[in-house]
This record gives sequence, C-alpha cells and structure tokens, in this order.
Amino acid sequence: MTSQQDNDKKLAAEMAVSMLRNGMTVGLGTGSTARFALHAIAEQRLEIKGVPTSWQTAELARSLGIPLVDINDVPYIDITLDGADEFTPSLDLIKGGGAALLHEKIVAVRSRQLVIMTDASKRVAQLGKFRVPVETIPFAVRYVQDRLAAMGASSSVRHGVLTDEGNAVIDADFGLINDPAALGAQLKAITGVVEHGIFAGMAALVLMGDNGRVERFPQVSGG
Ligand SMILES: O=C(CO)[C@H](O)[C@H](O)COP(=O)(O)O
Repeated sequence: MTSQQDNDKKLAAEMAVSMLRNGMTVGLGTGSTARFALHAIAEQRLEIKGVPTSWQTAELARSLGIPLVDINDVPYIDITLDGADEFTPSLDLIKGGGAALLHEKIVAVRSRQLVIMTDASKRVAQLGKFRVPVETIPFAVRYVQDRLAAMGASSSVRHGVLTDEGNAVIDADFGLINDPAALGAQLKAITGVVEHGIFAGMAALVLMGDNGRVERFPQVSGG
C-alpha cells in the first residue's frame, strides 16, 4: 500500500466522520480505512456510541475511549461507517477481506445509512476481481466448496482464519459478476453458508479518496 493510498483512505474517513453528530449511535466498520475513522472520532471528541463490527474494532474503540453499545440494546443504528474491498458506481460492494462480513452485514441492515469509505483502488465497473468471501460453518466447508464448483467458481479456504462467530471463510472466484443480488441470493441458499460478502444495494453513499480529493458516489450531476 502506498502512502498516497493511505492518505486517500484517511481523507475519505474524515469526510465520513464529518457526517456524525453528538448523540448518534454509529456502526464502526473493520479494516484500515475504518481505523482512520475511529481515530478521527476520538480526535474530535465526538459524543457517539459505537457498535463495533469485529473484536479488533471493539479493542481499538476501547483504547481510544469511544463508548460502545451492544447491538441488541439499541433499536437501530443511525449511521455506519465502513470500508469495502470493491465497489461499483451503482453502489454494489464486495466486503469481507478482513473476515468481518457477517457482523458488518448485520450492523449494515440495522443502520439507517451505510456510508462506505475507500481509496480509488477499490472502484470497479463490475464486481468480481476480488473473490467473494463466503462465511461457512466449518462442518459444511467441503460441501459448500462443491456447490460453489457446481456454480462455476474456483474457491479456497482462508487457512488459519476463523470469524468472530467461529466460522470458516471460503474465497470464491466467479469472474465478473453480472447480477450481484442474484448471486448473493444463490449463495445464501446453500446449506451451511452463513453469509457472503456481496452487499448489493445496501450502501447509501461511497466516499472515495483519490489523489488528495474525495469523490462521492452516487455522483451528483450539475451544480
Ligand atoms: O470488509 C472489510 C473487512 O471484513 C473491510 O471493510 C475491507 O476489507 C476493506 O478493508 P481496508 O479498509 O483495510 O481496505
């Protein structure tokens, strides 16, 4: 990763954090871009309550003094700030590079707004260059890999990785994905699959740092 990439992630994260207000319940994503957001929240002494998407994020939030709340103790989350491994300008995403996809998706569906922060390397015209993470109950790994092969995908198990729920992650290569929502539904229907990393139509906004400036998706025309 170049320092320009890091700088762009930080810029996107800072713009996302500028959307927060005191009193909000905020979903805290996982990964290097989300880390920049947590640091900005702490530096600005924002009085928010965070719902972490992984134990790493919970640890960092605690170390920065950001108060946390259990997702089951809040009726909804105002806004979630998270990263992504790929996004399209129509706001479909692949997430789960950090193996936090299940909690990230639960936090996302509980949120009134999902804001994604990235650098320009994550932007693609069509999803599929990044392999789709498929969180799978360990007992079903071989079966799920066979089903993925029948769907035309080569796959491999992420060795040495277990999710926060103790599940395995299988990375599946479908090539370019024409219909992310349909593929997601197919994956979800496989017995033993807990969740997958396709986030179709869930994000409200993507903030992409690109060479020192931040671009917004969906793009607003005119003005
Ligand atoms: O989905 C994720 C973790 O499961 C991350 O958001 C994704 O991997 C992006 O990470 P980074 O901000 O480090 O590029």
